[in-house]
Formats: sequence, C-alpha cells, structure tokens
Amino acid sequence: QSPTPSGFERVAELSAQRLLLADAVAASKRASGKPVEDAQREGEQLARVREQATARALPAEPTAAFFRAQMEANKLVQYRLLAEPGRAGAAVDLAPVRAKLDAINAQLLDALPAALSQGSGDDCARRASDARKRAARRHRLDELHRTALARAFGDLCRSP
Ligand SMILES: O=C(O)C(=O)C[C@]1(C(=O)O)C=C[C@@H](O)C=C1
Repeated sequence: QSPTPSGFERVAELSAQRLLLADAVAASKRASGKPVEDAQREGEQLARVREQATARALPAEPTAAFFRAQMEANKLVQYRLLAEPGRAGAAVDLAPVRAKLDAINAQLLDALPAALSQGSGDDCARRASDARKRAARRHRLDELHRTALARAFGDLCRSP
C-alpha cells in the first residue's frame, strides 16, 4: 500500500485537476461570449468554503485566500487560451464543469488542514515546488498550466 500523500501532494494533484478544467470553462466562454470573471459565482464558492471551514474548525481567512488563489489560477489559464484568436472548438456546457469544480473544492477542503500545517519552515517553497513538479509530470502540464499551478498555491508558504 502506498503511503498517505502529504498535504502539498494532495493540493498539487487536486489543483492540477482543477486547472485542467479551465480549458473546458474557456471553451464554454468562447462559445457563449460570457466574461471569464463571474464575481457572483466566485462569491458563492467563497461563501460555501467559509461555511465549511467554520464547520470544520479551519481558519476561515486562510481558507478563503487559498480558494481565491485557485480561482485566480483558473482565470489565468482562461485568459491565456481566450487570447488566442480563432481556436474554435466544440461548445461546452458550463454547468457540469462547475459541478466538477465544486467536487474538487470539497476534496481540496479535506486536504487543506494538512497543507496549511505544512506551510511553514525554510523548506516550504522547495516542498511545494517538488509537489507541483510531480503533479505537473503526472498530468503532462504545459508551461501555461505549470505557471497557473504555482499561482493556485497562492500564499500557502506565507500563511500567518
Ligand atoms: O465558473 C466559472 O465561470 C469559472 O470561470 C471558473 C471560476 C473558478 O475557478 O471556480 C473562475 C473564474 C470565475 O470568476 C468563476 C469561477
């Protein structure tokens, strides 16, 4: 049996999965013409994770900050993809993609206590980077998604 992955390993894996969904979100927005940023949808997700953080005795502010970073990373990928003209693809329905994002959010919340407790020490950046590199290799992430994966970690190594 393989050992339980560390908080950073889990967060890197789930963040990579979440970022890969940005491609589908971008495709839906290319077809619908809707803006990348949807403040209402972001607010709903943040309200939900704050609620769940409180229910689990997780610190609400670092939890919300972490999910803001996840959404910023998602937008980074979308803006970059949508900046390329004429990459028309099949229209994608946004609702099922959002359901998948929600499911990953729930898994990220499970992984977050361990990740937050790993977020100190001189070697934090190294451990975070190693975890991201492994996830990037597993998912064969390109440069754009690797950059976004770093963005998705937000301030995990700089939490109070
Ligand atoms: O659901 C969307 O419309 C998305 O673009 C995804 C997402 C997210 O990462 O959850 C990112 C940006 C939007 O502002 C809202 C949510």
